[in-house]
Amino acid sequence: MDIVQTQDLRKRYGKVDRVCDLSLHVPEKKVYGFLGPNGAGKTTTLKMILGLIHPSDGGVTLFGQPMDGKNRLSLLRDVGSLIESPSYYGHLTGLENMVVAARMRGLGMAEIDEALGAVRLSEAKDRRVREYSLGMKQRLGLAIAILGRPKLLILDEPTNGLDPAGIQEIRELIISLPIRYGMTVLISSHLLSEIDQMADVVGVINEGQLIFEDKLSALHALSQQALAIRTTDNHAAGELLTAAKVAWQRSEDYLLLNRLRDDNVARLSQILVAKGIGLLRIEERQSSLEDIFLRITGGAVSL
Ligand SMILES: Nc1ncnc2c1ncn2[C@@H]1O[C@H](COP(=O)(O)OP(=O)(O)OP(=O)(O)O)[C@@H](O)[C@H]1O
Repeated sequence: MDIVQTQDLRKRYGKVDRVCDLSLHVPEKKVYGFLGPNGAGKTTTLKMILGLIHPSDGGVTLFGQPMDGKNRLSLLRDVGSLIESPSYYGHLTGLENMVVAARMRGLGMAEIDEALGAVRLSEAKDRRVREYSLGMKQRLGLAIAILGRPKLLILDEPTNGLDPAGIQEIRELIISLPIRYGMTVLISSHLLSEIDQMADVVGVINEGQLIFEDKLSALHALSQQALAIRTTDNHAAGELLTAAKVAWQRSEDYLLLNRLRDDNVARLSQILVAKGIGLLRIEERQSSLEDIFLRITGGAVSL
């Protein structure tokens, strides 16, 4: 079952659709990476899923139930979230902050201890939060979000501003959540490398539109695209390809073609040899994930 589904979700600010016909499918007990450049509409989408802002059109289904004004609060009881920077009381300790959050949800010390342990803040729990490092504050935000093991966790760029060690810690925690607690995690990021290391499923948003949604492996599979050939006469080979209506481009000593079926590769080599052009190398080129991302977003992305 999909834990989150959106149906043609739309958000219009002024005259512009910032989120447009967006239909997401977040499968159960997976990490869903919601990837897109700054300003693509990630936060706006997550806020609509959390009922924090109203969609201009379309709807949100959580745990198989269409969310409406009546069931919103009961559905959101099973959702933990961290959107933008975590809110906390600096003059209180980590533990006291957790107690405040736990009380609001009717939870007790057992849940608090579990969440603090999961983010490795047990030892620092009696220190005032204003003395915490940024990474510790972020982990406290996460501890509050996972209090009581919600079925769904929604995180908006949770590693923003953290140092590499802090990023690694958060990443390991997120990956462990579906296995450890059976949680489903929906996490946004503008960093391809980050999503690549965490997600099972990826949704790519660009200018408010979902332009890709599939398993991470499917995104990788897109990468076996190019065939590189090197011949004794690349110039003549290029002309032959153009005449045969095969698209190609030059890359140093190679001609790059889209991936061809085996029988077409065989035919291509015959044509070249028949014209006296020797085939020196034929290689399958794996374009990097960055290349793919640039291609599907039309280049408008920070990596
Ligand atoms: N309340 C608002 N009023 C008007 N425009 C808004 C509002 N909130 C967001 N926007 C615009 O909607 C677009 C999408 O913003 P959003 O914050 O969802 O993007 P994002 O993908 O989360 O990017 P970032 O990573 O930079 O936060 C942006 O152009 C933003 O300026």
